[in-house]
Amino acid sequence: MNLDHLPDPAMLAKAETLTEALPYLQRYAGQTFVVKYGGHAMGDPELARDFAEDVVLLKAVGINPVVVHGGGPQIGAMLKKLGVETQFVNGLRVTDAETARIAEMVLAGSINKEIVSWIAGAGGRATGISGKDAGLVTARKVGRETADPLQGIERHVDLGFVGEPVAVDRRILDTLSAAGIIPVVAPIAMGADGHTYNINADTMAGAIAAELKAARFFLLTDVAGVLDKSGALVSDLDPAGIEALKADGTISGGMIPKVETCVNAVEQGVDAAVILDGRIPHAMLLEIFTRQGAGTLVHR
Ligand SMILES: Nc1ncnc2c1ncn2[C@@H]1O[C@H](COP(=O)(O)OP(=O)(O)O)[C@@H](O)[C@H]1O
Ligand SMILES: CC(=O)N[C@@H](CCC(=O)OP(=O)(O)O)C(=O)O
Repeated sequence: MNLDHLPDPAMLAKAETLTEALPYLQRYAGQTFVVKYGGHAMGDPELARDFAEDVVLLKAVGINPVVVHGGGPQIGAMLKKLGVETQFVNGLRVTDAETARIAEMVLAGSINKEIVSWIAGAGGRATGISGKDAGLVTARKVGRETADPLQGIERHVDLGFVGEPVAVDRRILDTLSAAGIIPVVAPIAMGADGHTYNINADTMAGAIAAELKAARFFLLTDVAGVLDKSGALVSDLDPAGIEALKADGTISGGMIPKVETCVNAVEQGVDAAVILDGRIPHAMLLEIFTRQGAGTLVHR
């Protein structure tokens, strides 16, 4: 037999990659994946393009992606420019009325439309909305107890217009997805009291993932996943393991709402939540369509 006409090994490897993806393509067609795209993960334009391509590819193979984005660093930069001081308590930004207005401007005005443009650039169709649109999310004011390190007591901190979702009306997401459109959601919502609330993007994404009973919930950030005290990746965690890492201070800052969100999501019916490194090109595709999992998987 003359084998001269065989494709070169690199081409064959590409074909193998596609066949490796086949069982995953079959398993996930028709399912909903919620993707939380963190503000730290969106800094690099090339990575942003990769991210948009991944989302468009998911849609093209019959998965319904719903993107929920953050923008903490970008809100911080705008506040600084405008000379407004800001502080965080347990990973949540204390939000007065002015900060809420600026957060809405940056999240729903600027970042949301930028992500829609990236998706359009990758050949997809997206609609950018916030939790306010079509009553997607109703928020209520968050009350936080926090430990006072000086006195060793719990005290109540008023975070201002920081909200948490109390109700999710999924109809707008279903309508958009059914029409072939990828919903892109900014973490701003209205309360029953008529106020605008700033919601941690992880929390917002988790509530939406739970309501949609998403097959997968990805949180793209700027670290490899949950790291232990020595800086090594913890690839697998259940709620008890997370409590232990929170209690001994291994998990802190912005990672707190992230892991709490994962626990809530899996306890409310999401199959699996994965904290992924958004600095890796096509991190999501590798996680979904290849045998090599990455990041930290949170399960029941
Ligand atoms: N145990 C931990 N493992 C990984 N990251 C941690 C841990 N504890 C705290 N962090 C911090 O959490 C950050 C991720 O949260 P955050 O900054 O809110 O990201 P994003 O903007 O993507 O939501 C990491 O960059 C890191 O500084
Ligand atoms: C209440 C609260 O903290 N809201 C966040 C919303 C944006 C966000 O969560 O962005 P990342 O996902 O990039 O961190 C904030 O104001 O920064």
